[in-house]
Amino acid sequence: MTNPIHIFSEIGNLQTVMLKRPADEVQNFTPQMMQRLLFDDIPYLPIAQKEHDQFAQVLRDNGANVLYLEELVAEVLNGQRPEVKQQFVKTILAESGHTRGAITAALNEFLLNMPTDLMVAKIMAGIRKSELDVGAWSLVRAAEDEDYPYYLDPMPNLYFTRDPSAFIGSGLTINNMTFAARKRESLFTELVINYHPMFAGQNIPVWRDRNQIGRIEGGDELILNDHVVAIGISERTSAEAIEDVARSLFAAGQFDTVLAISIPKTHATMHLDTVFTMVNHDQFTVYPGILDAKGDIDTWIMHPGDDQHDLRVTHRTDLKNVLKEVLNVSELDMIQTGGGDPIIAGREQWNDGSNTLTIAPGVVVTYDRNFVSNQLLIEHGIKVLEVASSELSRGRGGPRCMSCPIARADL
Ligand SMILES: NC(=[NH2+])NCCC[C@H](N)C(=O)O
Repeated sequence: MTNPIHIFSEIGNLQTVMLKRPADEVQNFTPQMMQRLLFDDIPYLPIAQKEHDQFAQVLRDNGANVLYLEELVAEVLNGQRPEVKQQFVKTILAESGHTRGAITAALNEFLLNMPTDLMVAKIMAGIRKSELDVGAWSLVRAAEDEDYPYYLDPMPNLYFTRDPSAFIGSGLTINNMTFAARKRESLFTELVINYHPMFAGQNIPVWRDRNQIGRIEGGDELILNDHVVAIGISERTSAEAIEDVARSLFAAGQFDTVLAISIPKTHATMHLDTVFTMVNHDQFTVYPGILDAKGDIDTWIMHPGDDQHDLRVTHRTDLKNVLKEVLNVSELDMIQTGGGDPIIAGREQWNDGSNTLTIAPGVVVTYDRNFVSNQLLIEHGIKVLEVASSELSRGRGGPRCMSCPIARADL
């Protein structure tokens, strides 16, 4: 086997991509839990799955090999080494707040007695207190947070596979996520990279792992070409983490430019890819709300440094010119979400109108509901493949968020 990871652009033909089919985790919560779980509504699961299957089929029909996170995880845990499974369950329980005592022991036994694929689904879907027999003697169970229904919270955001890790060049970042609702998600990627036969033993570079302080999420990590990466400074990604990634990419001699772009720190604009994506060699989508009245936005260009400073950093605000320079193109087409109309732009950005997944230069997958932005893309010469989005969009993520590319063809 050779290293299967190859991501040197945002737009090269999509060859291998990892998805997660939405399952019980997207319906195992109440309105009271919604905000904490980073959802704005509760999807109707059968339709969400149908929409997701259609999304996967569009990717396959266009030449991509679609892998499912839940299957990769189950393949690892079904593998030769039982201690890997035991250790994984121990870690998941610990990161869910269960490190010792009767409840931890009962959870451990409950999970390890299940067939592996059901166990994986269960960990993702959450474990209700009512599912477990801990025995009447647990004071913790009787007295602590008695009314809260879960021992393990569901992980509804798992179908946004973009965020817990990001494949860059021939390696990846395994991300320290911002909110408790998503922190455990990157344990799955870590497991797959360390133990799945597709990746194990191949010295895959991890540019930054989940144990580092300073948060980062894949929705902020955009690979513009084989020497430029753009990373959002956002609600989810700290400047500190961006410096770390820049240092390790530069040290490995992969990529020589990292753009740090500062976007509003709000739920609607949580990641750079909710407001800015690359759709062709010289075309981007952009949500005008991120630019100030003069059309400016804080951007820092980072290059490898010299003997005194390991990074060379320049501050700019004219993003369009910066992109032209680093991408070495004379003209750049910035296509505005919603055509610039403030009502339509706001509405379509909220439903991920800027969150296009580019599967070949000038070919994108988008949500059908963003009909104004989609029409505009078509008018700008982009081929738009629409997928149904009534339920999937309730989790506040679009086609780019729902996909984690592992390999793309070179341009
Ligand atoms: N790459 C993205 N834009 N992902 C969107 C993730 C949405 C998810 N509900 C969250 O808040 O984390």
